[in-house]
Amino acid sequence: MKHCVELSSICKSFNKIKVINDISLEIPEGKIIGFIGPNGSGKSTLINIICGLISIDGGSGSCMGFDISLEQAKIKSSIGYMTQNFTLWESLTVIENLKFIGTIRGVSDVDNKVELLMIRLGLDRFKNTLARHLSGGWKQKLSLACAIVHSPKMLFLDEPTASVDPLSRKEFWNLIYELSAQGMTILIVTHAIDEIEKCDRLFYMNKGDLLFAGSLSQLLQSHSLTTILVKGESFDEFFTEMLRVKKIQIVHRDKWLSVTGYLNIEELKIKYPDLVIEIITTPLESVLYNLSCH
Ligand SMILES: Nc1ncnc2c1ncn2[C@@H]1O[C@H](COP(=O)(O)OP(=O)(O)OP(=O)(O)O)[C@@H](O)[C@H]1O
Repeated sequence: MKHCVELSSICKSFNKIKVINDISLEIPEGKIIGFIGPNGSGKSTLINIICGLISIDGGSGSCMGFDISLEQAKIKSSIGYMTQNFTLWESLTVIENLKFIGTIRGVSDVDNKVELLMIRLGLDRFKNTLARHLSGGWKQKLSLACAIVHSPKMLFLDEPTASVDPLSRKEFWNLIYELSAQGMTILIVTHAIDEIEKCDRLFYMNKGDLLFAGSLSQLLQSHSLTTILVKGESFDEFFTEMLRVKKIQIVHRDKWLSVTGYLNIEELKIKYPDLVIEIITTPLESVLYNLSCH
């Protein structure tokens, strides 16, 4: 499998505070990659490093085959970048925004390419509308169009759906799948559980460390957390005991209880023989919560 990003022992500090701590990783080509982790864990900083936007203090790396410390201009011309702020020229129309960015990006036959892109993303019906008059969802699509007008091989999306409605999010993800099917590598920063579940590969960061790299199923299996559903006669007694146990998550719903933690099921079965204890897949939220406690 070819890699479009390779990082080796990357370190970065701001004002003597370590923000990226000895991170090495490889990103396979053509996949949808999720960068996840709590606020302030270093996701955006690492992405900016990969894109050649900020310098590193130690380590080495490449993006699209170009050195992140020496060939920043080449990296910038071969990638697309979209942030949650949808950086658009508000007083230009949709078509003017696209042609402007396309021209800056050195796109040949820009008029034709912009027309095709607008049709592909459904933006053609708003081509003469000022960007500031677009709804949040359409601003997001225009921002995506601007990020891919030069047909990059890799696209970076930093929380692109944080401020749009569920339907726009769904449509946005259909476009992501379409771009991915055409061979584009997509790296997305997100906090949304449903979006994390859509990624082919995940990188979980916490306090500047890379704590996990792998698929969703590997992430779910990587923690020996257990989730059980419990119901039965001694339910109240069991519930009271669970409330006293530290580091477990409890969801109480009328006649049943869901408990996630490092549980000794055999012991519980002996202590509460009448309870029906069903082991279910640990929810992703629980695994992420557990990782963030490291
Ligand atoms: N230019 C900067 N100067 C000083 N500190 C910075 C700078 N950029 C980021 N930081 C600090 O680096 C740490 C990591 O920030 P970063 O934005 O990379 O995290 P993040 O995981 O992307 O967070 P979020 O999910 O909130 O966007 C934070 O403590 C942040 O305050």
